[in-house]
Amino acid sequence: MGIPTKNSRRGPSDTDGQASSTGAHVSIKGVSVEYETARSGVKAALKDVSLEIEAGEFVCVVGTSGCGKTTLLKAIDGLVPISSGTVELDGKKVTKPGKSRSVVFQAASLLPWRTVVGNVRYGLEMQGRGRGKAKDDTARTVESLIELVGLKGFEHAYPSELSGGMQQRVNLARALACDPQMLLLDEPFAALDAQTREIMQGELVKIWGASNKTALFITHQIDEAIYLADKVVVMTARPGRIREVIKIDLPRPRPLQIKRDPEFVAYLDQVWTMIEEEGRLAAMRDRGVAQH
Ligand SMILES: Nc1ncnc2c1ncn2[C@@H]1O[C@H](COP(=O)(O)OP(=O)(O)OP(=O)(O)O)[C@@H](O)[C@H]1O
Repeated sequence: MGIPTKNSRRGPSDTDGQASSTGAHVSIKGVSVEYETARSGVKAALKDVSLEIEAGEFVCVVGTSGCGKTTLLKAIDGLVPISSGTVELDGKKVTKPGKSRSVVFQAASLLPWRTVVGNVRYGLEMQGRGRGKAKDDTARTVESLIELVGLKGFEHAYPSELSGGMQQRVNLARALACDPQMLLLDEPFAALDAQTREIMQGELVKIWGASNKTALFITHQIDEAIYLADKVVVMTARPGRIREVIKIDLPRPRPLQIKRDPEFVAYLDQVWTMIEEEGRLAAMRDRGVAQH
């Protein structure tokens, strides 16, 4: 699928002109991951997963609990050893975590003794930036990211003074500060209340649209997946395989009210039906009734 340019599909960006890495093309071919524990021996978490993610694309991954969504994210980040297959970013094989990817987890994991600015700067400092000649550039980057995530005015607040949604905004800004080609987001809004979550979904799409990054977003919330994604990947129950990749043909920008449109509801039904079926198959398999 060709990725439309920022202006053709995502709407205007308030950060046009800001230099940033473009999104990476991700090629996942026949990836399997196994875990070994003393209690249960070797267990397959992912089996023969193949998926192409275009540069700048927003992909959401859904599936029953324990089907291997986080494992897939970790495989793309190079955080888990792959037993077979390959993950490539722009043709380069991933073997370990690297600067081209930033991960945002459910818990904001901010440093409590650092302000918003200090937390956003942290990733840059870890890369040895923010000192010497680069200091001014870093300060500008941090300032514009804080503005991008809607936290202007809170630069000197500490995490304990921020709401959960605001903390996740800082987390996002921190992930973006390293200017990765890809954002890996593992249920980043799961701990937020329903209303804040909806607001953050809208904000994330704007931030993504302005940043050119490729995004992989894991969620249990089907409406969230459809609202955010260019395509939704539905996984089978464990061991996770790709059951279906559904292209979400809804225009952007997407107002939150789009969730009430018949087309949106039809996507919801389609994905729900698959997940329910996977849940049933997994339950039957666990009872030894079916092989899956
Ligand atoms: N470090 C580990 N050691 C052993 N088994 C693991 C490990 N991490 C995950 N697993 C197992 O691998 C399978 C996939 O786990 P994973 O966390 O990827 O699933 P998930 O789809 O993200 O789950 P959830 O939706 O509940 O967050 C599960 O059966 C889990 O118990």
